Amino acid sequence: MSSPQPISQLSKAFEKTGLNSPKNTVSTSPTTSYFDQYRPSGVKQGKTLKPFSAGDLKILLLENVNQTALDIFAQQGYQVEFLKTSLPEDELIEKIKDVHAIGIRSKTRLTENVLKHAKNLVAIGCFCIGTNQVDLEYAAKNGIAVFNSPFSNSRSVAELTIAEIISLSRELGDRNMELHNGTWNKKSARCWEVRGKTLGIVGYGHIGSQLSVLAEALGMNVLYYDVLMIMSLGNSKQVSSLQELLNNSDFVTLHVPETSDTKQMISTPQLAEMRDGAYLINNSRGTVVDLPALIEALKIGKLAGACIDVFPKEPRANGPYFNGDDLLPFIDDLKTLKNVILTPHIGGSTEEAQSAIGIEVGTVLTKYLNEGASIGAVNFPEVALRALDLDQENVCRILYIHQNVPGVLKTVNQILSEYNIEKQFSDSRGDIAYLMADVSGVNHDDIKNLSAELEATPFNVSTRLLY
Ligand SMILES: NC(=O)C1=CN([C@@H]2O[C@H](COP(=O)(O)OP(=O)(O)OC[C@H]3O[C@@H](n4cnc5c(N)ncnc54)[C@H](O)[C@@H]3O)[C@@H](O)[C@H]2O)C=CC1
Ligand SMILES: O=C(O)CCC(=O)C(=O)O
Repeated sequence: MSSPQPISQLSKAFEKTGLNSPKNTVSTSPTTSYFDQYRPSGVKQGKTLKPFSAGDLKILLLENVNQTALDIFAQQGYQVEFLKTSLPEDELIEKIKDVHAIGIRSKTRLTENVLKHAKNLVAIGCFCIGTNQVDLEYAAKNGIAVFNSPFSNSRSVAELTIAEIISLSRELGDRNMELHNGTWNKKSARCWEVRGKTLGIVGYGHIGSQLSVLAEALGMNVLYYDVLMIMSLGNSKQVSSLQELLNNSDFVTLHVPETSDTKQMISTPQLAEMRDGAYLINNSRGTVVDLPALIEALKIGKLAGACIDVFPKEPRANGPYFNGDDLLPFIDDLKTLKNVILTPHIGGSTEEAQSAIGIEVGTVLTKYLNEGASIGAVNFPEVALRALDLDQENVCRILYIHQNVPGVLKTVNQILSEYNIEKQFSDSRGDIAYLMADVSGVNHDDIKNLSAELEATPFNVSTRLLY
């Protein structure tokens, strides 16, 4: 046998393959080149728009948002405050008062109580998939657009889930822990191959469907349950009820959003429907599983193991947690159980995912702040006009967020009728509508008047003029 390669050479090999270099990594769609194509060049070279000159814009970034987003905001000249953790409510209220945009991940709760203090806030960027941490309706009603990254970390979650399926099946967590603690325990009883076993996926969206393909490549049979009829990939089969999925799966994995319907969707009755000796994986949201019921099912041996990445409450920052900590409820019980793998909400935590999310959400926030384009907003009408050219003089862009009631366009177009409307587009979503219009032939006084007149309309939620 040849002698082992020195570590220094191994790390060089890693650099070459690009494994530790975010720039060279293979990313999920949309790719880095996609972003390079669409990213701030258009924004940067466009006309500088006010009343926010870029340097006046304040952005608060919490929860260690990726450097790629910081780079985008720095390129724009925005004032950025960056914190690695989320904030307790009172500190958040203080900080949110004068920022124009905030970037968060899954832990920062932007409730009505917090948002009502955010007098200058026009946009929220969730640097993740889930948006359940934001009061989306309150935000929309107050003219605050919310953006997320709908699929940049899906692959990372799917890959982690595959690792967990095999780990549960081989009791990998326990064997690892035993050896770390000085015990050699070579055993094969109740350890299985995953080939030929059935994986039940609850929620066949971006993550669930990606996982389906990976699981089939391992030789697993895949069933899935979703509230929507979704085209099956490969040989997977959609079942018509959650019960059917639970009755027929060796592994059940959850990939649904947090909604009132998914709250505690796996509790005692559902656990009872699972096969004896089956496994449960929750990488979705902590509220989806009734943890005391799961603990009971594991204790009595109904289930042979579980992986939990998400908890009903989670600590704000990395570091030690206390036994019986409120922020990790039921952790003391979970820790004592066999074949239970606990992870600190890392489903989407890879270099590739975080870098792609930073670029994606950083770009859409910049587009919205600088140009008013709301494409990708999750709570808000999606409207865009092409950027104003640098050589266009005396042009003003109107961003008018208003109540979705009859008569608004008549009133607005009466106000605009003295000017040449170069282009105009509007759309509505629920109670809120958003109109973008570029008008030409306006001077400084016209702009002031337009702003005052639009703000004075009874339908006005928020008016921004960019010029
Ligand atoms: N652990 C982690 O770090 C991460 C967790 N997540 C969580 O995973 C969730 C799913 O992510 P994606 O697949 O991207 O979302 P998605 O929106 O693409 O798919 C969710 C699917 O669940 C289905 N669904 C909704 N309610 C349902 C119900 N009551 N019963 C059955 N199906 C239902 C939807 O129709 C949809 O097909 C996110 O909402 C987020 O909460 C996402 C990324 C990372
Ligand atoms: O990485 C994070 O902070 C949150 C990941 C997540 O749960 C999501 O994207 O919804």
